[in-house]
Amino acid sequence: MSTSNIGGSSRAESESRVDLGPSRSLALCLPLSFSTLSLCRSICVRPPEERRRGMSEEAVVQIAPSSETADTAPTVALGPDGSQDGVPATGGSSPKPDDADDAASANDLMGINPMDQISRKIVVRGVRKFIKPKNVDKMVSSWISGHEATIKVVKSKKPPKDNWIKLTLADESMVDKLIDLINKGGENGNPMKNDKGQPLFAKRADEMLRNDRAGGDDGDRKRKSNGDGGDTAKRSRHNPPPVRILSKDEVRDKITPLWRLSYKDQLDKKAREMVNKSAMKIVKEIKGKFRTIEKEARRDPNRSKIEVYDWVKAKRPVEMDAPTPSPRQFEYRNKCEFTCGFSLSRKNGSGVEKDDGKVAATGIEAKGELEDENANEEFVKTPACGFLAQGWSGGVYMPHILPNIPDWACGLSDILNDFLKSSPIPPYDSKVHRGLWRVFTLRCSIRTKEALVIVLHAPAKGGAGARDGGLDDYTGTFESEKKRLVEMLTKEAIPVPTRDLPESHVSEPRARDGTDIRVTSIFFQEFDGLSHPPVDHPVQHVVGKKTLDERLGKCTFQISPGAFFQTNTEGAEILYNIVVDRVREVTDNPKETMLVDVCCGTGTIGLTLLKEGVVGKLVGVDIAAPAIEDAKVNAAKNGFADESVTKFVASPAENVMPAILHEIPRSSPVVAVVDPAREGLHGIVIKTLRANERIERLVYVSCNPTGSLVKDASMLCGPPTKKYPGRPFRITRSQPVDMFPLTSHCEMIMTFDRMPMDEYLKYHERSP
Ligand SMILES: C[S@@+](CC[C@H](N)C(=O)[O-])C[C@H]1O[C@@H](n2cnc3c(N)ncnc32)[C@H](O)[C@@H]1O
Repeated sequence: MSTSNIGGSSRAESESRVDLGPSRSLALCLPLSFSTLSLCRSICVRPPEERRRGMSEEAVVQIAPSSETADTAPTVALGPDGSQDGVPATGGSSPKPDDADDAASANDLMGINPMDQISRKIVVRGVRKFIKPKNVDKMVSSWISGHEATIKVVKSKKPPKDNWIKLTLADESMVDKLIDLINKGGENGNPMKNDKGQPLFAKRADEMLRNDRAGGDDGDRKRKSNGDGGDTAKRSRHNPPPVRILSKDEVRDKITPLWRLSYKDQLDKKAREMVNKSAMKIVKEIKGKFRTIEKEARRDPNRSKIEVYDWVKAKRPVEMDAPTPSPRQFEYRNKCEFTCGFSLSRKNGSGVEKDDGKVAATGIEAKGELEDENANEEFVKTPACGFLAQGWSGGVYMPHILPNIPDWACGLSDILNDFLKSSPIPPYDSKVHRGLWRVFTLRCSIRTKEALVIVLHAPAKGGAGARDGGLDDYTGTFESEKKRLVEMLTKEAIPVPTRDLPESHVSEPRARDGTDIRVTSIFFQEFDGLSHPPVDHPVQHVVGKKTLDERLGKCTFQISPGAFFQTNTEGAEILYNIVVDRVREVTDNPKETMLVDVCCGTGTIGLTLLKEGVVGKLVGVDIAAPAIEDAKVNAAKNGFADESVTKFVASPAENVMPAILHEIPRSSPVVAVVDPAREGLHGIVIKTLRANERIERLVYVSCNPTGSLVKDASMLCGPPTKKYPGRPFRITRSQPVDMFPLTSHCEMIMTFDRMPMDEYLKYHERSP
């Protein structure tokens, strides 16, 4: 058995050190020397959470100075619409990561988890919307009055126009105490109220994050409008709705909210959203930058106003192509994460619905009725893994009913559920942090017929919540259970699952990928923390191959357990082909052209471009060391091992981009492709790309076109400033690609071309 890291950055740490080590020296042996880079043996990384904090518009009020005040914990992600357990947000913004729309599903998409240390945070709803910052401090102090010895709030965040506040406590042990105090009134039993007498409601931030993850989709899903929220929307947001078993359709509404629409309607909806929430927002942001300069010019006679660029003033400054459809509309996911918990069934043995006698939530075999009385009922709980469609307490729902999940994943979940049901060790209960089995991550290549499983578990001595009493120590049984699980997963072919899919889906030709796929790699990953392991948390290789092989276009790739890979394989081919076209359009001399592949992951985009002959040289950079190791192997696998052709650098792009660009020989034309994680590009990366005018074309692949792309595009295209100097880019093409049918996510390939100098000089007196 060996131990290795799985992908990515240690975003949870306030000051992580990336040791590039001698073997990973950044010195490139390209025609470029990259000598400056080779000096960077050890680089201090400022985690994105810290950077983002500076950008937040929310008031940040320090309550009690403490060593924890320099809190490194990222802020909270909630339901996409800010709702929690069916309680919708009412106006204003919702608690969420400081600048990410939806970090939860982002994680899934990116293979990155920016929400590592939220276990000390709570969100309190029901507070007055408009409170002066100094009174926020007083209000929070009043809540903990008399309990200062045991509860210490180190930070609070109260957005000016919202009715919630986010609190960070000095220690995790204080979280439940404060929640109890607010919701139940502690010893005096009087739940707390705001100064208008309306009740407050507190909840753990990490629980909200899990709800959001369970939701699986972000979009701008409004519960009122998607059919599931009529009654929940009316319910007081201060009383969490009672747990009840959701119907199949309700689960689908939460996880695949577009499932009721025809594929054409899904694409139309995404097309509208890309225009309204991406293109129009970008233009608005860019115009805002001109307005700011104008305001400054009014105040400062040394500064002059800049005329808004003609292309920005045009009727349609950002033309949006129709979304390119996904080759597969159903069962397209090559990666699934199933949370361990309990499935709920009614005490009388019945399950969920009576319409067709099949049960969504609690097992395929049960029958029953969905009635309102099932609210508050005591349920029978069976250990299971699947989706949390309404938070931990709401139970685990089987993937068999979800049209985006393929057969192989459901078949594997059947094996895993059999295992959990028969295991003497219980699933991990994230409310009390007891138990052991936490999350099963499944990845698969339907082309190479390989599947990789990662078993996330608490230490054998049990979850952190059990240790004080010396309870729940599983060291006696863990090793044998581990062995049994490995045997169950590898012994036989993946069983054909009994699916329970919507009619619209069954009527389509089914993919039925499953029976010929084998589990070829198993990893275990021990994690003692309360929320989710950081992406570079070590994994233990237990059985089989250490990587998964995948084929895309003309290339083959190996993927380590934690390295990012697009979750829709056929969709990724389409995506990369469009990038190929966009780069081909500007490479007159492909052999000499250098591609800078920012956030390159396992090298998929760059190597595809090399294979297609549209560029001749490639330098890729990614923060995840395992992904970069994969990229180097992948370069060799695809015939580009020569260091004068490919170079991959394991580092945060912001630390090395200036040096990488500086070292590219003047004779090489340069094209850049960026494909960042959901939070978008670091300011330094944007500044470097913008200031380096050798880059005439930049192809931006974004999985967050309504969020981070808006911010990044406006910084690339706005008038030059001290912070973002250089001739601006302008947007010349926008191509949405539907990588996630049935959900409201959409990928975007936006093409940025440098504004010609003569045009630039029309607006600016001198060249930048
Ligand atoms: C959407 S994935 C794209 C990966 C790759 N282009 C592909 O298509 O497979 C985003 C990548 O950004 C990387 N990443 C995140 N933050 C980064 C940073 N600050 N610097 C460099 N890479 C980063 C992640 O490790 C991840 O591999």
